[in-house]
Amino acid sequence: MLSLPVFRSLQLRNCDVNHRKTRFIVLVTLLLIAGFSATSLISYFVANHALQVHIRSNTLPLTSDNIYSEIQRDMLPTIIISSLMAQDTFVKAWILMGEQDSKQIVQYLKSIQEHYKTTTAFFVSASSHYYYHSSGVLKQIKAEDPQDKWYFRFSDSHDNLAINVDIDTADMSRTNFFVNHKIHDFDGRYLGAIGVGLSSSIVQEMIELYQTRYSRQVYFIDQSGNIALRGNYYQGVDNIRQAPGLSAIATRILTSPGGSYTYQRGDQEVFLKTRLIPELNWFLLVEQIDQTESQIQNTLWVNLIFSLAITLIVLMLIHLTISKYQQRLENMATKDKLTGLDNRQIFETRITQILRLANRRRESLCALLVDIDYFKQINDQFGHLIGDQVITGVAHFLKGKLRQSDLICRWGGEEFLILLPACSVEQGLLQAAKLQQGIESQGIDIPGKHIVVTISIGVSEYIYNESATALFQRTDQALYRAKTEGRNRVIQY
Ligand SMILES: Nc1nc2c(ncn2[C@@H]2O[C@H](COP(=O)(O)OP(=O)(O)OP(=O)(O)O)[C@@H](O)[C@H]2O)c(=O)[nH]1
Repeated sequence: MLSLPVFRSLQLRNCDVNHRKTRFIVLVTLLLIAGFSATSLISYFVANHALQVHIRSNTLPLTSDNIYSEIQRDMLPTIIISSLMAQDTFVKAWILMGEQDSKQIVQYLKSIQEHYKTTTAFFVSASSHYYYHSSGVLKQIKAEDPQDKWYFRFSDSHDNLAINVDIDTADMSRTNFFVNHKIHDFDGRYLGAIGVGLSSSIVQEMIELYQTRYSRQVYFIDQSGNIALRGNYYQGVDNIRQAPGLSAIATRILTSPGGSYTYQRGDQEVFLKTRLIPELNWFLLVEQIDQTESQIQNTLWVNLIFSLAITLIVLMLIHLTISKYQQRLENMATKDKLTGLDNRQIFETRITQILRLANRRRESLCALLVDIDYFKQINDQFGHLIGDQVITGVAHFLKGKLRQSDLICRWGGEEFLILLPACSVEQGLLQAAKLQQGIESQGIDIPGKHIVVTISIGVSEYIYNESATALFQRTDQALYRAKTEGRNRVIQY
C-alpha cells in the first residue's frame, strides 16, 4: 500500500512539470520574438539603405537624364530658331542696308513667330537701338530704362546666347522665357540681339509636367544660384544660398557640372541631383524627398505583425502538443492501462480529500474491496489474454453500476477498491450485494465466449478521523473473511 508522502510527491511532480512547461513556453516566446525582431530590423535597415542608394545612384540620375532629354526636345528648338535667325543673311543685309524699311523686318519676325508658334519674336539693333517686334517697332531702348537692362548686359557679355525670364516688352502683363542670340555682320561686327520668346507659363507647364511625370521637384537655377525657372507650386526661396539645408551645399552645386547630394529640409531628408545644361547655361535641379523610410517602416510593421501572428500560432501549437503529451503522461501515471480505471497511486490522493470532506461534513462513507473468485483457474483454463479481458469486463461492469460520485480503482491484480461517499453501511451492503449478484447472473461476455464469474466483496464503514490505511485494512479483513467463508458473497467488517 502507498503512503501519503508518495502522493504528495506525485502532486509536486505535477507542479514541477507545469512550471517547466511555462518556462519552456516563455523561453520559446522570447527566442521567437528576438529572432523575428532581429531579422525584421536587419531587413528594415538593409532595405532602407539599399533603397536610398538606389534612389541616389539610379532613380534620380535617370530622372535627371530623362528630364534633360525632354528639355532638349521641348526647349532646344527655341534656341535653334534664335540661332538660325542670328545667321539669317536677309536680316544681316537689312541691318547693313541701314534698317531702311521696318515693315520688312517686322514681316520677317511675324512669319517666324507664326511659323514656329512662339509667343514673341524680336530684334534689337545695336546701332539704332530700335526694338523691332512681330507687331511693329515697339520702342527705342535706353540704357537707363531698367526694363532694357537685359540688352546692355547681354551686349557687354562674351556670350553669344543668353536666356532670361523677363517681362514681355510687347505685353507688360506677360512674363516670357527669352532666348537672345547675338547677331554679327559678315566681318564679325556686332549688329544687335535677335531671338524668340515663349510665354513663361508654357515653360512652367512643361516643368510641372516633368514634375508630375516623374513625381520629383524640378527647377532651374542660373550660375549665381537664382531660381531661374520653376513650377507654380515651388515654395522655396529665390536663391539656393538662402535655402535652409541647400545653402550649405550651394557652392558645391554651382561649381560642379553635376552631382548627387543629400540635404536636410526641416525634418525631411532630400535627395538632390544637379546637372549643368550648357545650352541654357543653367543648372537643372531634381529633388526627391526621402520617403523610403516611411514605406519600409510600413513593411516593417507588416513583418512584425506577421511575426507576432506566427509566434502566437507556434506557441499555440507548442502548448497544444505539450498539453496533449502531458495529458498522455498523466493518464499513464494515473490510469490503469488494462482497465482504464484510476490506478492505485492516484486513487489514494483522492481518498485523502474524500475522507477529509466526509470528516468535515460528518457524512458516512463506505469502502468495498472486490476480488474475482478463483481467477487463477480462469487464467489457467482460458489463458492470460482471456484473463485480462475478464478483468476488464468486471471493471466495466462495476463502473457501470456506480454513481458519478463513487470512486473505483484497480487495487491489485484482480482486485478493485470502491469508495461510496455519502453512503451508510446498509446502503453500501445493498450496493455490494447488487454487484455480487449482478456479476454472477450476468457473467462476462468476450468474443466467442461466455465466462461465469463470481466476486467476493469486503465492506466497511468509515469511522471519523480514521486513517485511510486503517479503513483499507478493515475492508481487506472483511474480504478475507468473504473468501474464507466460501467466496461469492458480501461480508461486512
Ligand atoms: N490475466 C491476468 N492475470 C493476473 C493479472 N494480475 C494477477 N493475475 C493473476 O491472478 C491470479 C490471482 O490468483 P490468486 O491470488 O491465487 O487468487 P484466485 O485464484 O483468484 O483465488 P481466490 O482469490 O482465493 O479466489 C494469479 O494467478 C495472478 O497471476 C492480470 O493483470 N492479468
